Amino acid sequence: MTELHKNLINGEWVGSDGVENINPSNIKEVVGVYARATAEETKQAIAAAKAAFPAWSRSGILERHAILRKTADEILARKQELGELLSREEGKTLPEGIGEVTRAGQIFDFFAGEVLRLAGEVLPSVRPGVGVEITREPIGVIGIITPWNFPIAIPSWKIAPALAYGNTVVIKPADLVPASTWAIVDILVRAGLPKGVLNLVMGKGSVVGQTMLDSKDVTAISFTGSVGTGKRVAAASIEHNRKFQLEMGGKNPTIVLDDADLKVAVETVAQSAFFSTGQRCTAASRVIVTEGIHDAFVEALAERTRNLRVGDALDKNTEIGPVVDPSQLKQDTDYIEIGKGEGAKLVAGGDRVTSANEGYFLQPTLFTEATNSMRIAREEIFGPVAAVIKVKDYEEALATSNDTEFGLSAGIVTTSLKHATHFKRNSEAGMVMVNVPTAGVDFHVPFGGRKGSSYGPREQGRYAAEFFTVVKTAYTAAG
Ligand SMILES: NC(=O)C1=CN([C@@H]2O[C@H](COP(=O)(O)OP(=O)(O)OC[C@H]3O[C@@H](n4cnc5c(N)ncnc54)[C@H](OP(=O)(O)O)[C@@H]3O)[C@@H](O)[C@H]2O)C=CC1
Ligand SMILES: O=C(O)CCC(=O)C(=O)O
Repeated sequence: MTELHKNLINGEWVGSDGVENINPSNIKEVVGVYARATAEETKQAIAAAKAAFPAWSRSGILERHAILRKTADEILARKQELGELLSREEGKTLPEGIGEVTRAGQIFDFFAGEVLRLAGEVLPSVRPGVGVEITREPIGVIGIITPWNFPIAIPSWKIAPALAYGNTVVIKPADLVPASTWAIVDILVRAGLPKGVLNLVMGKGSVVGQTMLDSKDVTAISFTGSVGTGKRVAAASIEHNRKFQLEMGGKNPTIVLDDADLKVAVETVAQSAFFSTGQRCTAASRVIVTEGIHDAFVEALAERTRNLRVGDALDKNTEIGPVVDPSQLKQDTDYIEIGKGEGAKLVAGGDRVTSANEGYFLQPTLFTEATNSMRIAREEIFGPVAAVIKVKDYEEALATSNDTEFGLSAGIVTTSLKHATHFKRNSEAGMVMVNVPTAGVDFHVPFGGRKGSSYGPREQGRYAAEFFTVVKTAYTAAG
């Protein structure tokens, strides 16, 4: 009998039955069995977080620092084991899985440090004899709703600042990938977190997530996922006058200019488009190439794409793991058909890869002769599918890159300082990359987009304080 991994509500592990978490590389393998919370249990979790807030918000900074520090240490010490777990539940290759776990450990370490760096401001008032203090206070109960594509990094970069700044938390991980979040919650509890401060409610968005959206006791929601669900979070949050933060889709461009180093261009685009099976909101799915380098670049990229080794996430030869589940696989293959139907030319991939274990494998797929008005260039696919768009010069490349409703990440490959500088200034994306992939960001600097990609303050680094705290201005007369 496989052990049931339970929900954590008010310091107790609860739940009597659960669902199997299936390995997308090998659908015969059950990664574990995880409880699904009911709406009633979700309400209990919210009530527990509310009750725990007064004491936790006033807890000493050394207590918070020590818990986050201990959590970081255990995550980093167990990175191989947790990386394997992550790769088995989500399908990332093992180096990608271990890399993501390492990032989670570094995030907890960073926010353990931030607890000790909490600061305010003291200003003179315009009224003589009056002083003004500006402080940051915790907000209350933070509802955290996370997607399946970064099962440990995204929960970590929301939980760590929420707790560091003195908030209590109710987290609902994606139903497809509960194992990694369960593991970090278990570590945090054993690191000494008081009961009720962090509550884990695994289960379906339509039940658990919706109950969080409908609760007046959830003071703020931090969400990453699709545009559609993001809009529901926004509407419900406005209804409850609650603070919210959304990280949603992308249709990220990478520009390749005539003066680019061809090898750097091919590797940067291959990594941006196909690594992590293209399942990153920061993945580049539009490759905008100026005409002088176009043919040589397309030939080299098509060859690199065909040679990428697709396979079991734990196989050391694998470069591209499986798609996460059948529904995402259908979305990817539907878009490949749409691309063909729109008249783009398929130059690499396009087919499923069969395996004895019936994993959800798909060849990395490259289209050329695409235009920016095609659906494959406008809509987020979220799989290993990229389209090359040929343009005349840098000016057309910049205009094409900005011609999208999204604005998360954007890249350029060039040896021209002039064009790199101009692009950094004029790209309409929240994150701009020069000669580095659009995906794979640092843990200590702000993360987020513009236009339809994001809403609210940035995540990560010191900028996380903007969302997870509220500013108070206090006036005191000297007397
Ligand atoms: N920007 C990004 O990082 C991501 C973007 N996406 C995009 O979204 C597409 C669909 O992915 P999907 O995982 O279904 O994205 P969703 O937006 O549906 O899922 C994100 C999270 O929201 C939850 N959720 C779903 N419905 C509700 C609701 N009514 N109230 C509250 N929470 C809810 C989900 O729960 P549950 O797990 O039960 O569905 C999950 O935890 C992808 O193909 C991709 O295009 C997806 C993941 C990440
Ligand atoms: O590219 C990264 O490192 C982060 C991507 C991400 O957060 C996402 O895809 O949701």
